[in-house]
Order: sequence, then C-alpha cells, then structure tokens
Amino acid sequence: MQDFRHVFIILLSIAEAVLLSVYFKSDVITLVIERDLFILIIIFVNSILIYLLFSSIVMSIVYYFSLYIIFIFININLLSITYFLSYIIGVSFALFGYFFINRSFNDNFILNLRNFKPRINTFSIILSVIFVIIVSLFVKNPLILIGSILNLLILSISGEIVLSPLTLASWLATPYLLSQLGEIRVNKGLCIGKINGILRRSTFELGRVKTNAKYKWANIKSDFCIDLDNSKNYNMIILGTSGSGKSSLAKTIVSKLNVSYLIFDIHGEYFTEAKRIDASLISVNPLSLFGQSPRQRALEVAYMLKSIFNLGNLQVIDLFNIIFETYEEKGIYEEDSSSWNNTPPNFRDVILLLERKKRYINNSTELNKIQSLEPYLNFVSNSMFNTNSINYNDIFEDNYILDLSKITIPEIKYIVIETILRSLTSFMYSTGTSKLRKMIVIDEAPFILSKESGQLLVERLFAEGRKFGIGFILISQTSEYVKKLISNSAYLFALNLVEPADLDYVSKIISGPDQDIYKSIYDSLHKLDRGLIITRNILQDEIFLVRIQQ
Ligand SMILES: Nc1ncnc2c1ncn2[C@@H]1O[C@H](COP(=O)(O)OP(=O)(O)OP(=O)(O)O)[C@@H](O)[C@H]1O
Repeated sequence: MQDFRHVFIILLSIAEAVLLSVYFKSDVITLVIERDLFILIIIFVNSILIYLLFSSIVMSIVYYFSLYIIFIFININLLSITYFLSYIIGVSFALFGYFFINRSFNDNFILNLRNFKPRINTFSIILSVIFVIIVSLFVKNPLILIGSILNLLILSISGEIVLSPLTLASWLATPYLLSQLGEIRVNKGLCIGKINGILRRSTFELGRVKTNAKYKWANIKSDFCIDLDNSKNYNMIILGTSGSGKSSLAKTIVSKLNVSYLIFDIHGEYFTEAKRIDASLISVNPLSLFGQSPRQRALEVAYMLKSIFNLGNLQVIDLFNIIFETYEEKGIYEEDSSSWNNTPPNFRDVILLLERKKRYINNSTELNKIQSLEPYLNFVSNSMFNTNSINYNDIFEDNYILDLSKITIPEIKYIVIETILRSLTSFMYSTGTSKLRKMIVIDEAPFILSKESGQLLVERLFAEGRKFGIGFILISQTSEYVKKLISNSAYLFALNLVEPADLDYVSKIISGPDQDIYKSIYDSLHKLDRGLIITRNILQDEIFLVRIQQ
C-alpha cells in the first residue's frame, strides 16, 4: 500500500508536468503570471494530497524535492520562495484539517520509526556508493547529487541491497526509501499469517475492516510472526466466537513449531498428524502420586472433588483424611519418600476403607459425616480411574491429540484432564529447566477454568511453564475465565467476538488506556471474518490485523 501511494504521487506529478508543458507550448497562455498561477495551484493541490496520503510533514517536505526533479524536466524550477510557500500553505491546510478530525499532530513517519532497527550491509553500501559516483559523473545539478547521497545514507542503515539502484533516482526515490525505514517487519520467529493492517490515526479508511473511529487499519504488507524466544513466556490465549477459526489458529501454530504438542480436544475436532488417543478407552488413576507426597496429592484430589461436586469445607477435610489414610494403608507414608513409588491406591480402596471405618464408628454424627462422602466416592470409583493405562512420558514427548469427545459425563472428563495436567506438573519438575520443548493446547478452556482447582492448576502451569520449557495455548469463546491468565501470556489473539462484555474486556486489554484505540478495536472485533485476528505485538508495541494461514 505504501508502495502504491508513492507510485501514485510520482505518476500524478509526471502527468501534471507533461500536461503543463503541452499547455504552455500551445500558445493559449501568454502571460507569465498565468503560468505561475497554474503551477502554484498544482503544487498546492499536490501538497494537500501528499499530506493526506502519508499523514507526515517529514514525507511532505521530502516530496517537495521529488516534485522539483520532475518539474525541472519541463524547465520549471521549483526552488523559488513563491512555489515553496504555496506548497507549505497546502501542507498546513491539510495538517489543520487532519488535526480538526483527529485531534492529534502525530507524524506517521516518525511514529513508524519507533520500529526501525538499523541493519548495516557492507555490500549495499558499496553498491550505493557506485551509483552515487555514476550520478555525480553524469549529473551536474548539486541538489540531485544531494538526493542521491541522502539515499546512500538511508540505504546504509536499512541494509536493503535490492533497493541500492534507487540511489540513481535521487529525490524521486527518497520518500519511498524513507518509508521503508519505518516499514514494520514482524518476520522474526514463527510466521503464522500475513499482516493485513496496522492501527494508525488516519483520515482515510483504506483497509477492508472499517472502524468508524479515529484509528483505522492502515494497509501494510508483511508476514506476521511470533517470536517465542524473546517473549516473557510461551503462553498464548485465543479468543473468538464459535466458528471464528480458533482451532485452525492453534493447529497452524503447533504444526509450525519445532516442538512436540499435546492437544486436549474436548469436542473431537482436531485432526493432525499427531497420534490420537480416544480418552474413553483409557484409564488414569487420579490417586497416582506423580512424584508428589501423599499429603499433597490427597489435598489436590480432595479439592478437585470439591470443585466438581461443590462440597463444603468440612467434607473436603474428611475426604482428605480418608484419602491420606488410604495411602498409609497401601504402605505409602508422608515421611518415607521411598514409599511414594509403591503402587498407589485407587478410589475403590478409599471406599473399602470407608466401609471398614463405618463398622467401627458408633457416634451418629461421625457416621453421617462419613456417609455424606459415599455418593461422591462411588461416582468416581469408575473403572476409568482404577489404574494408569497410558504412558505419561510418551504423551509428553511425542505429538498427541487426546480426544475427549466420547466421554459423555462432564465430571469424568474433567477428572481425566486435571489428572493428566497434574502429571504434567510433576513431569515438568522432574525433567528440569529447558528451552521450549512442549506445547499444550487446551480447547474450550472454560471447561477446566470454571472449576476452582482447574483455575489454580492452570494458573500455576502458566506461571511456571516457561522455566521448564512448556507453553500453553488456551482457547476460549469468552474472556470470562481467562482474565487472570492474560498477564502471564505472551500473546492474546482475538478473533471475531460479539458479546459486549468480551468486546469491552478484550478491547481494553489490547488498546491499553487510549480511548480512541479502544473504540477502533471494539468496532473492528465484531466485524472480523473467519481467520482474521487482532493482536498487539508487545515487542513492537503495535496493533495488527492479521490473516492466519490455514
Ligand atoms: N485462516 C482462515 N482462513 C479461512 N478460513 C478459515 C481460517 N481459519 C478457519 N477457517 C474456517 O472457519 C471454519 C471454522 O474454523 P475453526 O473450526 O477453526 O473455528 P473454531 O473457532 O475453532 O470453531 P468452534 O468454536 O466451533 O470449534 C472452518 O471451516 C475453517 O475452514
């Protein structure tokens, strides 16, 4: 788009110069003052157009010299105070018009420069010097030579070899080369899509997503890449309505990453090259210690059951006690860590202990307390929880999709997920610190996060995962349960959203305190097509509209 604007202005100016020269030769104009008036008007109009297209005074000034080169071919020397004044008045007009609409004097060129990182390329410099020498040999006009030297300087810090011949074009190429300095290039890391727009204060609405706000999507062309190596952690959150492209985005990310992944596929909609496990055919024992102490595990399981069945605090304590005692019955003792490797009990063992206890209790209050746990323990003494039929180490080292769609009872589904995530925590601690080595995708994250124990578990994994090389992609249709996790995420990808509460929250998170940016994002989010995301790139501090590759 940038390129198109430059081509348009240069072609327009050349066309104007050609028309003027034809007109001046045609004897229609006789008076010098009439000629000057024509030139003044053209310059005035061009200055307004240039300012409105680039929203930059720097660009406008540099373009005056481009016009100078074009007009010199028809023997009109723009280096005159009258012409320059006409140009400046035009720019001022446009500037005030812009300020009136946007209430800001932001210079887009200077804003873009924030993203510029010098890249010195010796070959590019040598090539540009050769071209400057050629210009100095053939062109005797010092201003044209200055333009070429300026281009040489710009190319020296931008390192773009392919653009070196533009040094020959002197001022004609300078605005374009300058705009390349501020061009956003987010192509370091893992490229998952194409940037379709960057949020800018602008007068024109040129992008496909219209905002009706002061910030609009300015078109830019670049790959969109995520740089996990330089991010604060490896966690990502994907939010979007049903069918907006959430799982496709997660698939794109994991398929491009060079690390293994595990997908918790709640609805059975992921099909990749990974090995597929039908979760209804496996068994996991939630009472496995996974390297933890029996006290710790008994507490976790008691809290997990509390979250599922909304148990009271006293019931949690009773549950904890009976589970802890069951460990002891199986020869697993808190003080003796070597006993932690013994075969763990399962919920049936807990029920057997409970039955035995009932026989010895003669206090009716005690009996009632213990009996109140029975229905819950009976529920979880499901054959799915008797033993561990899966190899956890293999699951964490290879690519796997855990298809949970055939488990129809939500509580059972939840216990399977939480148990596997708990085993991941111990896998993490036992294998030590590492660079990114595993990505875990949790689809329909509210299914887990809406339970207190699930929320705490995922919060802990989010906070500690980076140290151990584990990243998470959390997918949700709503922002409701992911709010606490956003501060520990490297990326938030917002697809189409429609609920006012989600629009409000996500727009605030992406925009920060700026109300105008907030309005643009709010206004754009519900207009996004499938596969289009809005995200803030923290490293560049820019907000992008990105089309995700499928
Ligand atoms: N980047 C994309 N470009 C074009 N089409 C896409 C893109 N991403 C997804 N789609 C299409 O949108 C449809 C829905 O995609 P997907 O299943 O990923 O959405 P979802 O948000 O995960 O849906 P659900 O919430 O129902 O699981 C699919 O038909 C897919 O082909």
